[in-house]
Amino acid sequence: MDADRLLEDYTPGDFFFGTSRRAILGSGSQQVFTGADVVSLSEIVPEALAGSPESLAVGVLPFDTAGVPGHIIIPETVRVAGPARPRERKFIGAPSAVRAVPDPVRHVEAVGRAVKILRDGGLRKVVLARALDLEFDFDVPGQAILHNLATDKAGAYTYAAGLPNGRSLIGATPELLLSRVGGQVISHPHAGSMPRSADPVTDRENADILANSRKDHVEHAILTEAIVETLRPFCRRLDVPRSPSLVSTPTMWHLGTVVKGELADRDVTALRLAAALHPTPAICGSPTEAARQLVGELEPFDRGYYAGAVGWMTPDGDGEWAVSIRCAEVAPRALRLYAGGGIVPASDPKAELDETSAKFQTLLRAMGLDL
Ligand SMILES: C=C(O[C@@H]1C=C(C(=O)O)C=C[C@H]1O)C(=O)O
Repeated sequence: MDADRLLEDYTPGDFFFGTSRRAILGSGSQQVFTGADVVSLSEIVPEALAGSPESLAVGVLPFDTAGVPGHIIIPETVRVAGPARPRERKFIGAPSAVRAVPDPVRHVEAVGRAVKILRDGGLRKVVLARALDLEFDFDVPGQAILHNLATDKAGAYTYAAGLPNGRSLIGATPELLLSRVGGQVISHPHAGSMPRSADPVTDRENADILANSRKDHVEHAILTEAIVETLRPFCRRLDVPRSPSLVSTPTMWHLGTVVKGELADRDVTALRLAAALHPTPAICGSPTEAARQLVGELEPFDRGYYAGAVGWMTPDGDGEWAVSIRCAEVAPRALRLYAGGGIVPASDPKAELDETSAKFQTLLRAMGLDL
């Protein structure tokens, strides 16, 4: 079976997770775990899974559990297939209204304030996001958006997850928070960005600018350092490349570092490790608490499950958890798209606005929209 069948069968509320290796579709729910304490969730879920060795736990962690809880379910049925292949893009239709939250001028101002705070010292990095609200006169075809993201390989991890509020989070992220297979763990943090270009010369130039940008390397180093610091106590060996590599999606260039580790204790599950790592400086900042507080002060919305984690886990603790970015929260007739960027003292507010516009393209492109 390939992913086509699973993508056809997806209905809102289901869980879908597709990579270059496989696609997973989880439907219905045998058990639901909702909780603000993500670490205890990561301890309860494996106990429940022990009773259903054939099943998986799937779900989402929010950016900040102060606003919304972690939401993990054991689906009634789980189907696994091969990876999605290129297919013709499905038609979505245009929105009747589009609104930026905050408006672009306010976002530039917020980034300017963050830059000032960072330059005054205390904080090393903060990630600021903005949203795009789209309204429709018809029911939004979440299935078609997911199909387009998966078959276009819009990101290494295409996902959809039902949320406690009845909506769905749908997206395609390039960023792996954590995978565990037996004793081997991998994290692939991303920080540092430039847009792709349809013109090959500009595209290459953008990649070269990113590869040589001191600001982006600083931003990236803060992230990798935090990932390594968190994983180190869990691992008996950690393999960390000395410098990041260029990675790409159809819409963005990034700096990425593949961190590989060997667990000291095989009882530590993928979800437990994801809970320990989240929120990383890729989507929050450094130091974590001060950055989280500044995000709350400067962003005029709750992130919900954007900039959280999405993934799955087997009863023996293996699994994959991706950073839930390049996504939209999908309601019956409305969508909220999110995009953010890391701010360091050397950041330029206007360039940060452009970066978020470029990051919206993952979803807009999947919807056939040119906004
Ligand atoms: C926060 C987002 O992306 C993150 C921020 C990045 C950056 O600031 O360079 C790069 C990749 C992601 O870790 C997003 O896409 O919304």
